[in-house]
Amino acid sequence: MNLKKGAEIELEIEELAFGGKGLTRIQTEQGGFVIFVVNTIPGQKVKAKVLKKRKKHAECRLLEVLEQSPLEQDVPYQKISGAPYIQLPHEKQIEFKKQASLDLFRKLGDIQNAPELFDEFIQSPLVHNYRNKMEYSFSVIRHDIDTNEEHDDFGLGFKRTGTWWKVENLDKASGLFDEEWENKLHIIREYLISTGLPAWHPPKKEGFFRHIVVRKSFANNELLINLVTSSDGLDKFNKELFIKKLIDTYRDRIAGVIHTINDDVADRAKLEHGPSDVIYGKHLIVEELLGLKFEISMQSFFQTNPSSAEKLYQKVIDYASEGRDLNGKVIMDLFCGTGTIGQLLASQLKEAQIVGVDIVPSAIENAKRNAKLNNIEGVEFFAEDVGKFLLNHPDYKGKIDTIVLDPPRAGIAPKALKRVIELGADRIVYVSCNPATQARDARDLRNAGYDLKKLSLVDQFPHTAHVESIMLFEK
Ligand SMILES: C[S@@+](CC[C@H](N)C(=O)[O-])C[C@H]1O[C@@H](n2cnc3c(N)ncnc32)[C@H](O)[C@@H]1O
Repeated sequence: MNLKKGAEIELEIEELAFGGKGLTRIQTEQGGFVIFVVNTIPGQKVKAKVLKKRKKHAECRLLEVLEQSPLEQDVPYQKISGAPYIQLPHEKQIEFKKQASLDLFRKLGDIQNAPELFDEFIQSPLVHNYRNKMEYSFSVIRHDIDTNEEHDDFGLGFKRTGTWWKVENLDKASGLFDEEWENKLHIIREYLISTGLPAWHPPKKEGFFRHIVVRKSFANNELLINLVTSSDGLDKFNKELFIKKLIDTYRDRIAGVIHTINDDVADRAKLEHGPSDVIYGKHLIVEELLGLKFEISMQSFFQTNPSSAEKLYQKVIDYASEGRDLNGKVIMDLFCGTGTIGQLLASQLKEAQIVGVDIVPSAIENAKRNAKLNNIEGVEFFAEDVGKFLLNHPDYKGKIDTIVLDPPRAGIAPKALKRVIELGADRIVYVSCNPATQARDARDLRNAGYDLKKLSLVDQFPHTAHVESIMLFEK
């Protein structure tokens, strides 16, 4: 088999490794070789492209599933690249995720007793349609999923697996986001086609319609819509008619419509980059978690699966408080985003004092507003890099009882983790959306004298390779 970079190969997937990678072992003249293909399932026959070849393994990108796995079941949803496991029974997904995470903790974190420390796998209350945010792309290069052909016309949906330029129209619900919105998205697409304005051309970096981003409030059953276009053709776009079409289609579920003009053609340009106007209704929606209200704007970070986030947050509070009295104690919520964990801690532990830190100023503004909205006292929020904040506030050393850490996927920078350790807290509750970086940081915490007491996994992202993990450490 030719395993040179760029080669296209056909394989049958044998096992699942962490991070949604299916793997297969082959024999070559140079000995055994492991091949990884992202987003594949054991039993599938696939076509893949070699991205990297190393001494003993190769990393590949999935091009096409040639034959389904016997494990897969038919589902009433349109298959999209963002839900690679939707056809795998949910119990199987959980079994694979648990196995892969515990293996990873053993290998990367040297946590040999991970299975004994395992507390529970918290299931998502909603297995389908659980997301509260979805991003759709436009492209003039449309891939037809029925005929497997490419057309130059107008696509609105998700990028085809393995491509950044082709879009597959979303014609029915994907099983991840609001069903009514997705089942009727074709009506909005047909309307936008009728305007005569072109969809974006990703390779040429020109065109008008670029993205639609939608946020949903489960508490109020509302949708906040963000249409992102370029400015090329703006004078021909009738915003009022677009709003009317949305309201005719989705009625009073439309809470607000925002129009962003994004002329940035950089490869990694952020979708919503550029001046934004609220062209209808409100600029934010309100979500409720464990009895508290949270205002969420288009850009704020908010857990994508709110019903499961309630369970995640409750576990964090339980780990922080079980077996001890936190009244009068100082708790730090580091990487706090819009301050959800800190506020929930403050609402359940009335006498505790909470200090939240996040690098994004608008998230901290939201955190402060939300604390006011919920009449929560005893919380303070700071907009700063966690490492710098701890360097600039040496006075907190020795005064913090419990620290909650919820860093981004990359984990905690070594210098910042060192400063966290220097605080000398009795307990650390570490929440992570990337068990690989959590395993690395757990090794440093254990070397610094923190014992890992228990760990839980949370099924925040059914049908994807992702899982959330919570670890409780004690000094
Ligand atoms: C996974 S989110 C956690 C959000 C929050 N705990 C929640 O549940 O909504 C990670 C957060 O880390 C923040 N962040 C990333 N790098 C940071 C840094 N160096 N210092 C402080 N905050 C940072 C991001 O802005 C983001 O809000």
